[in-house]
Amino acid sequence: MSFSTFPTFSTSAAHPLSGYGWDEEWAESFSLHTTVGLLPGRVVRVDRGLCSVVVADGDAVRVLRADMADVSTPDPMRYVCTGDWVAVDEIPGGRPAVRALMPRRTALVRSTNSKRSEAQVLATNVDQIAICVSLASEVDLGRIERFLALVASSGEGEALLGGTGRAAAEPLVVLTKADLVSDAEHIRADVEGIAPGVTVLVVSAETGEGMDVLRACTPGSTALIGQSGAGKSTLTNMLAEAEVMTVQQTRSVDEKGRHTTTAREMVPMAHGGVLIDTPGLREVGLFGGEGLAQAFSEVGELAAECRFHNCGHHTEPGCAVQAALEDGTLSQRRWESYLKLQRENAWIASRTDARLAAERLKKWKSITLSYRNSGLPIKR
Ligand SMILES: Nc1nc2c(ncn2[C@@H]2O[C@H](COP(=O)(O)OP(=O)(O)OP(=O)(O)O)[C@@H](O)[C@H]2O)c(=O)[nH]1
Ligand SMILES: [Zn+2]
Repeated sequence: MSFSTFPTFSTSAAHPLSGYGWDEEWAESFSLHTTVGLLPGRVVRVDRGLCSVVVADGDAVRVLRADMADVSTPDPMRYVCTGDWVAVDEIPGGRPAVRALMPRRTALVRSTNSKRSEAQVLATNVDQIAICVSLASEVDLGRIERFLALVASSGEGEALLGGTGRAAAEPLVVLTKADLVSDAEHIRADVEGIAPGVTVLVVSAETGEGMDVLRACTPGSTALIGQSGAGKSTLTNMLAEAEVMTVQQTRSVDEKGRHTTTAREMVPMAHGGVLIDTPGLREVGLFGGEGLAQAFSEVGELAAECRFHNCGHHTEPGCAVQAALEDGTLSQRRWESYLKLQRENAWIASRTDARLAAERLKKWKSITLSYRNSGLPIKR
């Protein structure tokens, strides 16, 4: 199934996919695939075992529904995700097939609350990740810190599929529904206090406040994350402007009876670039990585000033962390939040390690078994 009506970005000189993030680097990584006739494309949604992939079509773009059997894997880190670049084989008379999944530049991954240590990739190849937080209810700073750590980990880890693992996506905090509160600036200051170096915006879809700044802060590819009801879909519609109709048309033709809550969808923004709207996240477990250190960079800076490099920051003499807690430069809340996330991270890492160790053992057993069957000597 294909759509010739899918919106395109009409800068005549540019590649038709440039609005979707296509650049020289992608062109280069696709060169082998394109020489054998595969189409480069970006995944705009994944559902019911198929993915919708936007590909170039002359000067415009169209969306293919492609089969993913060739790249299917039991590893959740390698599941095709909205935002992925893929090489598609357009089979005459048949369903297009994804033949390759390209290494990712960034991947937003959370741990899921299953018995095994499993991860879920939420969005890939995004330049910015906007953490949406509603001002309508009390702002939970700890939750924002957790989201920030998650975003800071988006440039590292297995989910990049051997990607270069360069910079993480840039975090943004978007405080929504400003029209419902009178002290938005006050809350913004509090949030800035826990988000060193991060842009914190105050917006309202109702009054349009802050929307221009949001547009300016979201060039390229942006993912929206946050709790259900944070106003992500509303922001998506506003940023998509005239394209919203097209998105809804696409929905009505393509996705009858789908479960909206589980889908992640990429939509083009009116001012250029694309947005990935993710469903509301109730749990946002960290998935290891260095993100925590980055989200709490000032804690790391303090720890570096402790007299002992292996300082436990409890009662050691010359502990800069304790000193900062005493004089109020570091708030107790912030410190406890850091410790809590650190414990959580360590626990996830241990689960992951245990699982990896078990998998290695299993693999080793099967290798040993095949050696036995082959009659070759087994070295112990
Ligand atoms: N007053 C006010 N209400 C808003 C604003 N933005 C969104 N809302 C309302 O907040 C509710 C939730 O907005 P959504 O955009 O559906 O929130 P969401 O984050 O996409 O929620 P999920 O799709 O469940 O993840 C809706 O009733 C919106 O109309 C705003 O700026 N001001
Ligand atoms: Zn210390």
